[in-house]
Amino acid sequence: MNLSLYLLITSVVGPCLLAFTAGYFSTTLVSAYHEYLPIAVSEAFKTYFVPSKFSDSSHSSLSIIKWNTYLSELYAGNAAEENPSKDAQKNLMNNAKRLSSGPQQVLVDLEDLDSVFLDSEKAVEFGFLTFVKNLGIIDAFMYECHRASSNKGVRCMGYAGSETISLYTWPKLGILSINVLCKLNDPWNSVVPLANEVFGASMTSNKPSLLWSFKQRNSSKLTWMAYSPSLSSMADDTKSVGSAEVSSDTNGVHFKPASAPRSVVNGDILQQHYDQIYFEALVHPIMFSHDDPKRVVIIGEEIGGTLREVLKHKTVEKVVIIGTDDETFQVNKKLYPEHSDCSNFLEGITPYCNDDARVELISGETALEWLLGDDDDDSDTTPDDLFDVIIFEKSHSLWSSPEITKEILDNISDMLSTNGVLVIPHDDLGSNIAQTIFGILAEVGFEAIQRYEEFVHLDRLSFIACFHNIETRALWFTSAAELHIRMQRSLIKTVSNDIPIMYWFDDATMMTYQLPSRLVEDEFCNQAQKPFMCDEGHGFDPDVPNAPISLFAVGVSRIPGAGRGIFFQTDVAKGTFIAADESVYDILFYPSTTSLVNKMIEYLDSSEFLQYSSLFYTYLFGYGFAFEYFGKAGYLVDTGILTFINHGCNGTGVMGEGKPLISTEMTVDLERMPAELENYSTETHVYNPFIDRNNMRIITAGDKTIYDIKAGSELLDNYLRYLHEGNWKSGVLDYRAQCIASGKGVVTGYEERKSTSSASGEEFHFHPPKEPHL
Ligand SMILES: C[S@@+](CC[C@H](N)C(=O)[O-])C[C@H]1O[C@@H](n2cnc3c(N)ncnc32)[C@H](O)[C@@H]1O
Repeated sequence: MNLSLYLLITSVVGPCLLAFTAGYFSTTLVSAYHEYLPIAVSEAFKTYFVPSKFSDSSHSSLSIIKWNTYLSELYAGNAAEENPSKDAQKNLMNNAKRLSSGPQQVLVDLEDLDSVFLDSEKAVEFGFLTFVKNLGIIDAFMYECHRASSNKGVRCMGYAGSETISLYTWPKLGILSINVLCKLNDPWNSVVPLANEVFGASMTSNKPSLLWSFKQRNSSKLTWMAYSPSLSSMADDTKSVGSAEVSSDTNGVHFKPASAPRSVVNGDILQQHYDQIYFEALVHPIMFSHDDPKRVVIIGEEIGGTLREVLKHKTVEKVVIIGTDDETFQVNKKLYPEHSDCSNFLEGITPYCNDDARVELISGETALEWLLGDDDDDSDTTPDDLFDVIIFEKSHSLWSSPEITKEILDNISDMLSTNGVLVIPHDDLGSNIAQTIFGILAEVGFEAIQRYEEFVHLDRLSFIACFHNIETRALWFTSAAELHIRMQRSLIKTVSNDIPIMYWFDDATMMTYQLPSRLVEDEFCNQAQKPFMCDEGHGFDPDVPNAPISLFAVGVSRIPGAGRGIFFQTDVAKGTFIAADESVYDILFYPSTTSLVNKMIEYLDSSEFLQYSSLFYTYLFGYGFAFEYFGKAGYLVDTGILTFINHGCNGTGVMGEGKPLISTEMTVDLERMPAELENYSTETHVYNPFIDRNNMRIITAGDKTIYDIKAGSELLDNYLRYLHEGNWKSGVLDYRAQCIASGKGVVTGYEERKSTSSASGEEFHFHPPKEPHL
């Protein structure tokens, strides 16, 4: 189709932002209008709509836009007042030509479309496929269409090789948006007219708007931008309308097209991220990762949703919003009232979230200074100035170069309190950039990073939670019940009982965020230089032999005073799994449970301790082995006879994960954990989704014999493996004492106490160990 577009340069913002619009055309009202629809749409109407819908009087004013005619009329000069200068046209065409080589992105918006059409999944899907087919993409096109989250229209997305086409509808607003990433030679003249041909005819008003943008991919600057004439007064000053520009040094200029709730960001188009789910997933996991979040920063708040979610937490005393001015908030109030209105459901908060007295806005130059920090010494910063939670609403504002990112993150790290936490959306970072950012985060002092995701249909919302202090990570891993209680305590009430405080987030949802997805793990492990532990692979290697639990027996340990021990009943070759079949059945004590046991003991005097809790204490600390995975120490206890494995003094342990350890309790430095043992702790790995996801298996199972073993030998371990930074010195001293028989282990001590008390008449059942069956 040979369609000439009349192009009007409406504004120039920044180096090369050009916006185009076509004006309007007087329409023809047609009662049986579907007869005039382009094939795709009319077929869809015929197939999927109940005829009565169209005879309904409420639709009688629907009109058909003869778009092509309109455009030719415009071209012929019928809209003289909107005719751009010849120079401008020439300039425009030159630009278009220059940009038409290489990968292209075209964004087409059509406004004033029929809302019934836009709301029909089937009809939109039909139109989408027609569009794709006419674009010349016929082979191997994979796509999916579905209702957008919160029932706000239809979304289609498809791929064919490197071509990606997505389509969104906003029925209430009458908008359809198509986003094409392609290698077409001349997308200008194929995508735009085709979009118009397929969908343009369902326009309803006499003020149609074909909005479109056109840009070259892989260039750091947004070249063209969608523009809505109906909101041109706002769009005149794009920066203040949608801008969350936080640094003039970055390319992170953020424009918000006025036509629909989505953003055109640095290198990408973000659509429908403004749904409730996005804000809940961004805000609540990180807010609950701090035990008392009082002071919060939001960087680049755009439409109000992040602020609203933060204000749901009772503990909040101050919210500083960086990079957003009041004008933007006022515009957002009109555009996205549902995100800015706190009165509807939040008890005790001002009707308009932004008017809350706890909110402070920092914009313009001051925002930039805030982000980049003061180079002067920060001796005037007191602990009261620090923040508990910092939230980047969109990460594009963070990234421009490693140097600037480092400067920003370094400053942010300085602004955080000791247990401070930070969240960054991962979505709008490329994966290479994200890897660099993980490195920078570790460098500037974050001790742990968790990636988590939320999935909405085809959307993968992905976030990076960062912990200043590794111990805070224990809050990330609370049990659902613990979180439930905290939620009840720290969230404000809704005005009406019928309205839930949150629609998506709850304690069970948090459980799904605790571990990153397989996709994240693969992305991490597929790096050119394999990160630590990635080559471990998944699960038990079926080619490695296993010595099943039936090959082992319990008997009296050969170590004097050690009680029971475990013995091999047959010869077992080096490199054999030790009872892989049994080792997986561990009991897990979360750090919070462990600290409760410790606290309980503080309240008991020694006789009470003996009477009430020493059995449990012995079970947990005598048989359990600590591991620091959760930031704080949790404990695992083997449930079968493997729990009777003793510590082999002087390096006589015969089991492990690979090579024998060099460290023994007698030779190690009491002040410093040796590097070969640090590898067993996740503390040294700020970001390692492989360990995150496989940790339980790595820790509970996978031990092998490290020597060839003769039948009748005792199965001894090296307990140094289970110590962590927190208990290193005391643990080593304890093992040393046991090994020279000057001290007793927890279990031996307990059993001796019990046998004494038994002799004095107290009830006690002690079963002496059997001889092993050899
Ligand atoms: C996990 S349990 C091992 C099973 C234990 N021997 C039993 O009879 O139940 C750990 C306890 O065993 C004892 N133990 C382990 N290795 C020891 C060693 N090398 N010397 C002395 N006691 C040891 C200590 O009492 C320690 O608290």
